[in-house]
Amino acid sequence: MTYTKYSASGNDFVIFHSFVEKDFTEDAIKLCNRTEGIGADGFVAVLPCDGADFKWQFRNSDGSDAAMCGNATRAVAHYAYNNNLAPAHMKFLTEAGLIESKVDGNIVETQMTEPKIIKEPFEQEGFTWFLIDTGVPHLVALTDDLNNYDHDLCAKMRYEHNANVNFAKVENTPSGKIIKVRTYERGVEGETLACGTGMVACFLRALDLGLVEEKTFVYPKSGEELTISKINGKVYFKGAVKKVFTATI
Ligand SMILES: N[C@@H](CCC[C@H](N)C(=O)O)C(=O)O
Repeated sequence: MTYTKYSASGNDFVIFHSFVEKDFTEDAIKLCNRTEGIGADGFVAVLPCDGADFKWQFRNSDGSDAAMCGNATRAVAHYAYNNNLAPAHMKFLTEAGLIESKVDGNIVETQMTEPKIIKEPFEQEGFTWFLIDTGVPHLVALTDDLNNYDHDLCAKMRYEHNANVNFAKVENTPSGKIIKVRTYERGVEGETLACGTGMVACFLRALDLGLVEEKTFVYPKSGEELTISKINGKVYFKGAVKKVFTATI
């Protein structure tokens, strides 16, 4: 089988396509293993689909299912276009619904799913939390110091609320307000270098509080730059992706 490893702002994925549909959970666990496999945060199987350019089966590195993954949508769009599986402006089916992505060289933009607030802001562990579904559930807390990221606190919040956990810091720069984000991801059970749906959740929280503009640069732990915009109520997530290698195993 031939697999391609991608990095989308530091969130890494093993991607392959198949014309045969099955449950790829075991493959995902083996291939995402960082010691004995290719190593990745997530796995995507690209599969044929009536009514869309393709559909995907997404798994986190521990094999758990997730309805959506913002960074993987950008990586898979680049993969599908470059393997002649889809045009540059494509539509594909995820468990969270139909996703539209546009590929322009190594820059890929995805129109995200409609966000849904799960719970009004609440206090816990000394932070004010905001719980929103941006394709998958995310907790967001604003902080002044991202160095205070606390793994055990994130793990506690993750299990209690069955959500990914984000800390976000809004900073002033000469070119405007930016957001820096750190995310603990479900299914990886630790911090990843980036999480697309998490960055979108942080952007929406900051926008809601009037702290940022409708088009904002967002920086995950990897330090890569992403642009998130809200235009006519729709949310767009844009940035570079990198094909790391292709391997036949
Ligand atoms: N890294 C992803 C989110 C992947 C799913 C998440 N770990 C979950 O299980 O909810 C992104 O870029 O959005």
